[in-house]
Amino acid sequence: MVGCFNCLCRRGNSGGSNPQAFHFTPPFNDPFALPHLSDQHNVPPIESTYRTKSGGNPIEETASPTRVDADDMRRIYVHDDDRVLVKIVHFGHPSSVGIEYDESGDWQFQPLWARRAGPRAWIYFNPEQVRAAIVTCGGLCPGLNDVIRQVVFTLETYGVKHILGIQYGFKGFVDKNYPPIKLNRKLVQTINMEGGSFLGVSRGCPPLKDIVDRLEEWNVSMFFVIGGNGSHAGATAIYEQCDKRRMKMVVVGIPKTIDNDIELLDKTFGFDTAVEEAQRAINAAYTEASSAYNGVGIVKLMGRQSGYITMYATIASGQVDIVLIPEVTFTMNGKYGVLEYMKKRIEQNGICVVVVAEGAGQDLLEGVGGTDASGNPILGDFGKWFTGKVKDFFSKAKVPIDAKYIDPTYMIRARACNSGDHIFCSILGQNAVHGAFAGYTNITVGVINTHYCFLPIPIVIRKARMVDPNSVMYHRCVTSTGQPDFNPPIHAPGLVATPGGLKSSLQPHPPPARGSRRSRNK
Ligand SMILES: Nc1ncnc2c1ncn2[C@@H]1O[C@H](COP(=O)(O)OP(=O)(O)O)[C@@H](O)[C@H]1O
Ligand SMILES: O=P(O)(O)OC[C@H]1O[C@](O)(COP(=O)(O)O)[C@@H](O)[C@@H]1O
Ligand SMILES: [Mg+2]
Repeated sequence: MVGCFNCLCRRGNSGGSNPQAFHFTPPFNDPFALPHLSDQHNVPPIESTYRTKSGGNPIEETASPTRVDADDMRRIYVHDDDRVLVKIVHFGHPSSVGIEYDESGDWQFQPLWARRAGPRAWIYFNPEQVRAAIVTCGGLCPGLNDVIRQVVFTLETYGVKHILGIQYGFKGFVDKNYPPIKLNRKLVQTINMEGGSFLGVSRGCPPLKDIVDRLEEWNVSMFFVIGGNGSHAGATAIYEQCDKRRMKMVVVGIPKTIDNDIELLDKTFGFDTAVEEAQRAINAAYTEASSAYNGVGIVKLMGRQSGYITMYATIASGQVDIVLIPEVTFTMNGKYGVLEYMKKRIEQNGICVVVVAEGAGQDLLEGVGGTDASGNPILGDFGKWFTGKVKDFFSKAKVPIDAKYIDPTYMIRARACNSGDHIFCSILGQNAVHGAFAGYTNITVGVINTHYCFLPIPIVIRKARMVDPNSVMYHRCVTSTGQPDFNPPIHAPGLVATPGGLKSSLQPHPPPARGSRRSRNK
């Protein structure tokens, strides 16, 4: 046993041997509290088998025992009382940009702390007895293979021997033609070179009971779900069922969403890669349009309800005249409409590049409805509809244009990820396994303010994150395009008419106190 620098307490009620130790006292009703295997089961912690140093020769078949001293241990483990501050800006005034209000209208929050991710010195599973299962669900996203690979590597580092890959999402629990695959380091060694998912993905879900029956039958003790909002909702439902059956199993999610629409997280894996690839499509549209007589380039990007890829790729490219996202309404026709503005751009510059998110302008399309196998709304094809409207408008206006429409969506999604995302996925995959060995369940892993955290799944799937049209980032985006508001002006409450036009009645904050502290305190 190595020292007692890392005490056994999970709830911060013991001092250990270090008088300087920080003991986190959770607030009443802590929204970031995590369910733990020991809440239901009598599971004594054991010393971690996770080591970052190998004492053996990797070429030898059987590595010699690892030599680790207390000093090494101190440096590789995260104490269970470590926390990450969720909101790091202290706002000085309610008029500050980016301010958020809670349900009661309060803007000065109590600090919220999320649990820091990472390996613990004490674990709640004997690796020899662990049977892990991994599934990837929903649509593709660059980096899925990196995460699968890293989960397998890290499980093996702890000493796990039984790892199952469930094929084609949740369907793989019931489809006899696609039984689980036994995974190991050798099998997954090179999968990160490719896009897609080595295990396959799907939408739609077999009955929950069948999934839980299979997990029980296969004696799974750690279940890793790599997926978006839908998959995490599924993961939580599976956790609840397993909990009712008192199964000794932990459920850990790894958020996959190319749309970057998960609450609280700095970003999700694959998003940077998607933006990079989307920017290439925009630049191609620009090249085509700038070489054509009255060239119009239209690019459709992914984003069912969140316009993040569209917004970021637009800023990254810098060659966009108009950006349309689901979060911002606009009119097509009339003095303030998109088409009149496009005409002006063509007349002035001979070129117009438009980038649209697939979920934009859905209120303008007819005959849309229904849901896909996962329950997601089926959208009308806004990109094609928009291109048709543009061609009609210019033809009626007798202005010749050369319009090119680019839909790179599946090319973007199928890509292997860039180097930043390769690294990001590795860290997420590792932390998912650390969370499982630490005994946490119904959790997901993500990065908040650049630090990796374990979070309760329900908190991240409350609602999809969307672009805030009042945010600094969206303002940066429309500053880059130079586009106007495509809505007729309205006399909203809070706006007052002045000789100079509509002005907000909200008073800016008073000038800050300046001068020496002594003169300020007089
Ligand atoms: N509310 C839910 N409860 C249980 N399972 C769900 C729920 N929503 C979606 N799922 C399942 O999760 C899987 C992935 O969902 P989907 O929305 O397609 O992708 P994503 O996980 O990327 O959001 C599907 O198999 C779907 O049936
Ligand atoms: O054509 P598919 O497979 O339904 O995927 C399209 C959808 O995938 C997404 O990129 C991401 O959706 P998921 O996170 O649910 O996989 C959406 O923006 C897009 O609408
Ligand atoms: Mg979804």
